[in-house]
Amino acid sequence: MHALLPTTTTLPLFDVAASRRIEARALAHSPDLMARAGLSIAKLALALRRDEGPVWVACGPGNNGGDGRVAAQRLAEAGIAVHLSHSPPERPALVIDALLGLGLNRAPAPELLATMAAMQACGAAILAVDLPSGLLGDTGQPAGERAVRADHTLQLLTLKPGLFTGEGRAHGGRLWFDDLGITPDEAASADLLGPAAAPARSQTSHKGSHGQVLVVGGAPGTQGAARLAARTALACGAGRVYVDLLDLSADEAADPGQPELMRGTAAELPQAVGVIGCGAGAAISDALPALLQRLPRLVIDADALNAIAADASLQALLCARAPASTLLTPHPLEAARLLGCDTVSLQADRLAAAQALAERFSCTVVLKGSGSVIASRGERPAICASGGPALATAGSGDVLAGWLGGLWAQQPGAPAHRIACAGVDAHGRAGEAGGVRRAGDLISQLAPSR
Ligand SMILES: NC(=O)C1=CN([C@@H]2O[C@H](COP(=O)(O)OP(=O)(O)OC[C@H]3O[C@@H](n4cnc5c(N)ncnc54)[C@H](O)[C@@H]3O)[C@@H](O)[C@H]2O)[C@@H](O)CC1
Repeated sequence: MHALLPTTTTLPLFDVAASRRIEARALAHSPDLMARAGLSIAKLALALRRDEGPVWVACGPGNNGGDGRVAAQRLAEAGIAVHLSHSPPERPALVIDALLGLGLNRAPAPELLATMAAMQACGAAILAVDLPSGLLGDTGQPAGERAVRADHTLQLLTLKPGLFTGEGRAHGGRLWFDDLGITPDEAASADLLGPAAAPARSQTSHKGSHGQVLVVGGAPGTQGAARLAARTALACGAGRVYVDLLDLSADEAADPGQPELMRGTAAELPQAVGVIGCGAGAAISDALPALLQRLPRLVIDADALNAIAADASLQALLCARAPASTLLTPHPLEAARLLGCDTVSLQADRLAAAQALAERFSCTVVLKGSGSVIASRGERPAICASGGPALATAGSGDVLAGWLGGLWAQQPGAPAHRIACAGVDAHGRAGEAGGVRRAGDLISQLAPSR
């Protein structure tokens, strides 16, 4: 058993159906899985309990509850006061939530909700067994009106995707893992991203070796967004970075504060990676047909996504692009517009929504938000384990788009999916901070991670 994040490698995630298959096969040769699970929970509980008070263990009707009962027995054998009940003891030192795990299949009834509320109100830290009760392991959404907000979750046997995206990240607390000595014997359902290697820079390279990025966007009043993207592509190591700011007069500098940036257009730079849409406003619509047809690799963000969502002919041009050549970076509202649904239903299953978008437009999709999801046709989806609320600030999406463009310029042969995984993870790690990380500071934080 070990703490999980941050992870230094990409880890396999298994959805509920896959976890059940793995468990069923493992039980054939290792019938003591529940004993192992209970012991692991007891060990973690011993380390986490805050004082000599009783450990409150609330067990449900299935094997999740079984794990809890074994843990209670182990704790009692170790001389710890244990309170096995659905109602709280006086001043518990820790709560073990073993009400519901993988088997959650409906909204919890009022009695269970009352126990969950009592856990939350009792003042002690909550250790959830496998999954916080009421939280769906595949999507990270509560099945009913509430799920337990745990301080710690010990995942057992497999890592479940729902703990890493959407509401799951707010419910799991600190994540721990025990594989119970079992190596999964089937392919993962999704990847939990670890860091990727930075693009190589040879001793003999020159600026022409590291590609070109063209940022198109920045309507009057929102030029900062495009400039943030361009500055980030430069910091990422792209050889040359150009900006095409909508409505900027011909004699103005690309970015007065960043002399390395140049003016350019798609017609002049047919091999550049296009980063299009940042701060673009509605004016991007007119430029989009040429951009979609002309540039071999595109990162499409913000207002360019909104324009495509509203125009079937732009959607047709998007679908006609070469495979693995286009990367969309929508936040949930933009993604909902593209899919023609509302954000609540989109957020209810972020993995499925990202995959649906990738299939519909034959693109790689980065569905941003807590636990960004990366999906592409024919690829295993990935979830970003890094990042946090410090990134919830203006400009951080522009920085991501610029970083993706910068990475892609330096790796022209890489498919969009690989670029997306590498870039999103780096962006998340750079954004792990208390408080807020301003977009400008995020760029300098990203640069050393190259
Ligand atoms: N079988 C084993 O040896 C192992 C089991 N493990 C544990 O077993 C869990 C899965 O066990 P189960 O498949 O029994 O599933 P659960 O224990 O999560 O729940 C299943 C039971 O809860 C009921 N239920 C589902 N939703 C409900 C709701 N909203 N309100 C009230 N009751 C509800 C179901 O009807 C069923 O009786 C894992 O999460 C994990 O904790 C793991 O430790 C691995 C080893």
